Amino acid sequence: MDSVRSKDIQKDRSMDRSTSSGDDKLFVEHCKGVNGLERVILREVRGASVEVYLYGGQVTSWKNEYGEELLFVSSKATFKLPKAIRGGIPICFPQFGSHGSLEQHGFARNRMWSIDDDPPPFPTNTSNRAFIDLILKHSEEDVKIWPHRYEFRLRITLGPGGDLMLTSRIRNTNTDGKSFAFTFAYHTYFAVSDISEVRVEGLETLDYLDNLKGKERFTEQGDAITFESEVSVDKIYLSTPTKIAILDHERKRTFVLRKDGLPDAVVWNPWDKKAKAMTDFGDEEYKHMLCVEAACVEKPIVLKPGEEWRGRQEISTVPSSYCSGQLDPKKVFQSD
Ligand SMILES: O=P(O)(O)OC[C@H]1O[C@H](O)[C@H](O)[C@@H](O)[C@@H]1O
Repeated sequence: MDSVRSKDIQKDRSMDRSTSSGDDKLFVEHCKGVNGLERVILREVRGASVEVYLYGGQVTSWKNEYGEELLFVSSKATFKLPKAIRGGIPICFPQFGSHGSLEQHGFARNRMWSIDDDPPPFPTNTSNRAFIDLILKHSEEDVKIWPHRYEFRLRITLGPGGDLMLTSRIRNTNTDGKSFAFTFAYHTYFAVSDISEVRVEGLETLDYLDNLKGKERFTEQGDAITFESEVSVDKIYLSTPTKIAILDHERKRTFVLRKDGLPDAVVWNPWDKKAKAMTDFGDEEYKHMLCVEAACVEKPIVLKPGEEWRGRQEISTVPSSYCSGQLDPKKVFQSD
């Protein structure tokens, strides 16, 4: 190991130790949520907050310093096993969607995760105090449906500026010498004022698989993606840039999604018919949400025993009063 990396790790160790001090209770609170489910609340000094349920290892709330909710959670979400919580950021693992033989979106989103008290260190920004480490491991029950052993570590961090970072580290711990393959997504439900006022920038001209047309491959035409065609949208954009912007004109807010290790991006809005068919989703709620999901779907990730994969998503907001042409996600960051 080189000396820079070893210094990073030492720094991480001291930071990880500091999280158990009394002072850090201000940043990380353990409490009960809906239906008595275990919940962790991350808070930052300026007032931003994040809520995480151990059920699903799922973020269910992300609020800015003014207390405004930035993620959508359905008013009909059940918060009850075995159904995944409808909204926030469900984790799709070890399968995205129906791309495989497992249940839709795999099982990580409806398993009970644990707090990882002693995570292996990895380089992080030492000014981040509000974070939690979760872990999901294979259970004997799950081995029957997916015959592999793994450790899935998830660090959820609320940065001092209110940005939300999720880092997944998945390790193959098989002892039978077998590799495994998986697909993955951070299935983020963004809260928007009105879906017809929203544009997504960064995916134009890319190829996508259309889930509504038998996963056939098409190329996106025209400018930024908008949602006015009164039909559901369910597309997997391939080999996407690392930054995607979601502009909410009415609310004058732009979400910026940055990702690493996740080449694809899924865009989903059920629109009215599918909304009505979902029991845990209000009939009109499709107007106020948009899923843009950092994902790895087209080419599954393959891990040999002992190998680890990392996939990271960072979301932040900036006020938007931009007009077309200024919407390059890179520019949004520079002005931050
Ligand atoms: O209803 P769920 O299993 O949570 O899936 C909700 C949606 O997730 C993704 O965005 C998929 O691309 C869609 O095909 C699916 O309908």
